[in-house]
Amino acid sequence: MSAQAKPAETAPETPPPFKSWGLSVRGLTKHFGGVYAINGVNLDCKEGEIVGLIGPNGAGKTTLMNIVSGTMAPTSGAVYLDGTPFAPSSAVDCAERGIARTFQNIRLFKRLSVRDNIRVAAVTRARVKRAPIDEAFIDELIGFIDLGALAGSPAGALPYGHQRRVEIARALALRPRVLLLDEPAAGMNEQETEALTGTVRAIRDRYGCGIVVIEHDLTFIMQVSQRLYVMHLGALLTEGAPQAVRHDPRVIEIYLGRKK
Ligand SMILES: Nc1ncnc2c1ncn2[C@@H]1O[C@H](COP(=O)(O)OP(=O)(O)OP(=O)(O)O)[C@@H](O)[C@H]1O
Repeated sequence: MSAQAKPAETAPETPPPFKSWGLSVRGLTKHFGGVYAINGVNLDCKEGEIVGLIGPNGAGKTTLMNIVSGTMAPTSGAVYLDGTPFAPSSAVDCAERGIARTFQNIRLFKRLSVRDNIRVAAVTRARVKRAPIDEAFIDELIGFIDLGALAGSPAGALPYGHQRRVEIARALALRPRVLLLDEPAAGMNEQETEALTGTVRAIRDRYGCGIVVIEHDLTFIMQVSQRLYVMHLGALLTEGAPQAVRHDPRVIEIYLGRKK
């Protein structure tokens, strides 16, 4: 575990959240006792945008995602949807507002079938929207992740890469406006990771959501992201087009551990 940045003496400048459709966080800070897991972070993800979030271990990426997805409250700062602040208080609250996520360590119901795993989220969506369960959309998602032949199989019996796809489909069953993917390529082989790039783009194109991806696999994140944020010791180090970020000497030094 690395030492964390101390809070800034003067609060970092926090530009207002954009007013168009999408997610913004402004001045987001979380400390655990003396440890600043994140400190004054700003981030935007607009409709149809794929945004990458990278940084060394302990940079604060998952803490940020935990706050946005309602599993952790911030110490200070705010989360906005369409420019309006909201305090994500639970996963169901987030689902209602259109935020869904996957987890670093896959959290499927291993004994339930692929279809039932996705259906669980479809049921949540139906409850919060007081609408019927969209069985046709469940079928569409099973087709989208190309697991039609395995729809009745227990999720826990599937290869790892397949399980990741089921988890993504389960998140999509909430019909999110913003999808948060926490290390979706972790544990995948090269072929699966390559396919995942196509899947993430296809999600954006087909379902129109904004997507925030945390990932340590640099090749994957450079390929898939339209914009990239880099965190280090709880703070935002830089943000920009992947190619520009890749050649930023500060990023090379802190993230890749060497100077150019
Ligand atoms: N519940 C907690 N209690 C105390 N410290 C925590 C807690 N959660 C996170 N931290 C600390 O906050 C910092 C940021 O952790 P976080 O998991 O957000 O980083 P990360 O960038 O996601 O790392 P990784 O890439 O290893 O997943 C770390 O120093 C971590 O030890």
